[in-house]
Amino acid sequence: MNEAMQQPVAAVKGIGEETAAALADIGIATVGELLAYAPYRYDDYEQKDLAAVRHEEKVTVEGKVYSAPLLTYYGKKKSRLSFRMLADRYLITVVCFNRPYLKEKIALNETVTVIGKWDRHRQTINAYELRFGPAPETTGIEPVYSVRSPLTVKTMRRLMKAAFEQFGEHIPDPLPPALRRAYRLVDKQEALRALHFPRTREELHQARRRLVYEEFLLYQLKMQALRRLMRDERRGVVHSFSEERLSSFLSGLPFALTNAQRRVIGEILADMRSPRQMNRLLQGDVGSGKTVVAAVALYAAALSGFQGALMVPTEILAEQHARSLAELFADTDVTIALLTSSVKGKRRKEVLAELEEGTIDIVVGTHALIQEGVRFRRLGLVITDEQHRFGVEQRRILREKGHAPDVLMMTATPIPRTLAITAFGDMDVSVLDEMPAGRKKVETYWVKHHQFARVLDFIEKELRRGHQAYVICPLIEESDKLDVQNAIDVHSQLVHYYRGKYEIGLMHGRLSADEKERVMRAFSENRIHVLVSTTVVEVGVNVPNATVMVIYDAERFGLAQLHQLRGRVGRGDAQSYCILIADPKSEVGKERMRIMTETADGFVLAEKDLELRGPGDFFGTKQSGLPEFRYGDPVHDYRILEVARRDAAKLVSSAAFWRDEAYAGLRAELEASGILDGEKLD
Ligand SMILES: Nc1ncnc2c1ncn2[C@@H]1O[C@H](COP(=O)(O)OP(=O)(O)OP(=O)(O)O)[C@@H](O)[C@H]1O
Repeated sequence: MNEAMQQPVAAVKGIGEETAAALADIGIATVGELLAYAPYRYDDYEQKDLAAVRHEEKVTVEGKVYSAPLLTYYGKKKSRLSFRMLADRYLITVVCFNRPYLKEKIALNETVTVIGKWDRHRQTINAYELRFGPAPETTGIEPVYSVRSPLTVKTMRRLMKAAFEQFGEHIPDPLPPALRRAYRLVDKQEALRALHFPRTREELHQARRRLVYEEFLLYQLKMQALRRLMRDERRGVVHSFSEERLSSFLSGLPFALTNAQRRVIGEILADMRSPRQMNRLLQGDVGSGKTVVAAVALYAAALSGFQGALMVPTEILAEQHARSLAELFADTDVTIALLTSSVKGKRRKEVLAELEEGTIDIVVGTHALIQEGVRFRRLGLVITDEQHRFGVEQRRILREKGHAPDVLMMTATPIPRTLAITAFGDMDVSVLDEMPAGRKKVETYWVKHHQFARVLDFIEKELRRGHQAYVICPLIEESDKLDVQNAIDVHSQLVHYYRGKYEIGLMHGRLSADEKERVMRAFSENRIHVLVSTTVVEVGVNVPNATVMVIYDAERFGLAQLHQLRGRVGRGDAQSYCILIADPKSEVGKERMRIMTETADGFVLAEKDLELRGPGDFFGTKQSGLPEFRYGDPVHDYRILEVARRDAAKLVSSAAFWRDEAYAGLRAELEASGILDGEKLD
């Protein structure tokens, strides 16, 4: 990064205080960050033959006005303007709603360009946009950025233009020319130009190829550098514990372990006994019983005289895990503490002091665990749950709080093994591929929105049996505020419906940590019968008495996410149900709902999810469970990831990389990431 790129966005002409603040809101503070901000899709204004356009597809059509426009009003302010247009050899109708002023401008025989939705049956375009004159020839492709108000996509396009004009020449290229040549990659300046102002699809493709490679290479360089540092640390922790006490703990569990749990526990304990540092990924489908596996490992660490840390992505989960560990360890002398950002004041001081003294054996927490001031006496084992929410850097910090502690990462996201190894570095993988006995398949139904009343009756039947239900609220893209409002609305609807009979709880991200904890506790103790929630309950929540999961607007979720949500029920012996409420318009949307009703296996769903992704979401594809990238998708761009990994390994172990000027750009990026922390690898 050079100085130009590090200037605050306000350095761009036309960006005032307000715009700068709005940009900061979406994580853009510097010129470099602005220029790196990728569109999540592109609108293609390329013209197509109407015969080839599908029903309801967006089109751009240029043609001549063939009939005088007809304007009709209905209601107070609503109007409909229509005219006939001759486009190539087709005579079609154009309709514009609520733009009466256009009437004066539309003249017979004039050339106009219409952008809108094609109604194939009526041979009509419902126009979003009407441009006078022929379609622009320069480019048919316009970037669409994800923005939050007061920013608009239009403003973003303007800002990009201004930023590029002013700073385009100063965009540094961290890739050495030799590498660029080897893969025929465009330079960085050209890549960003084409990212924001593409003239053709091919340009866009080349830009993307280049940006994805750079991104993956940097990621892999970080991983490989980190690995070398780890290898240099002489030895990992050797855990030695009493097998007898461990077995008596296992036999005291409230259930018999599955064979898969036994096998995986064996693998983990073997790693822990050995002087080699454990670096293991534990994959298990939702509800496969990962928590107890973590508990056994933590217990083994405690028996060996070490401390263990369990790090999870949300406070709700931290509290839940702390609670269930406390239950599991009730008959032992293991001490457990909770450390999240809502543990404050005196209590916090106590926990910190006890961690440092070593009187706490196991600590469960969120990001708060990796803050400064948290010190351990003998940290021997670190377990992270849903590790994708933690970056490489955060893992490094936690690791360094001990002396090369063993590391176990748990995830419920099914990731093909080879991909996991590549994406997370060379770690060992364990898989829990068996569900606890007695589990019944969650019956999944797909209903339409207008059937909601029946859904409410269905829920009531389950409530009468003493069971509980979740209702996940409509999801509004990019707007946390509206999500919360939706949850509040659905909540009051349900309160009204079940008045006097059942307790309805409400959970969303804007509640304070205390409130969340209170609601969650009430739900898990069955004092709340129906929990209305935004997707904050997505991961890990465990209330076995809940048997119904209702998901509003299910078509807006990815299959993997739906599977996660569905995994909140079916965690006990009772038959459970998942009800997807969705009116998907597209065939793919309908297919996705059907697949959910038919498939219970997370791995199968993950594969289907991939298959069903059209080329439409070009940049937007984010495969949950893998590290999040700005440009690349580790699944789609797997081959680039492989190449980048090989190149990174070669670079890190070559003297030239650490010395030559050609690599200064890459080294600077590596240093900026804080991975090396002043340490030199040579
Ligand atoms: N071998 C077993 N037999 C019966 N019940 C089990 C067994 N192992 C775990 N359970 C129970 O199954 C439920 C789910 O386990 P757990 O919460 O560990 O799942 P998980 O793998 O973490 O799932 P998720 O990813 O959905 O959080 C818990 O209520 C747990 O007590």
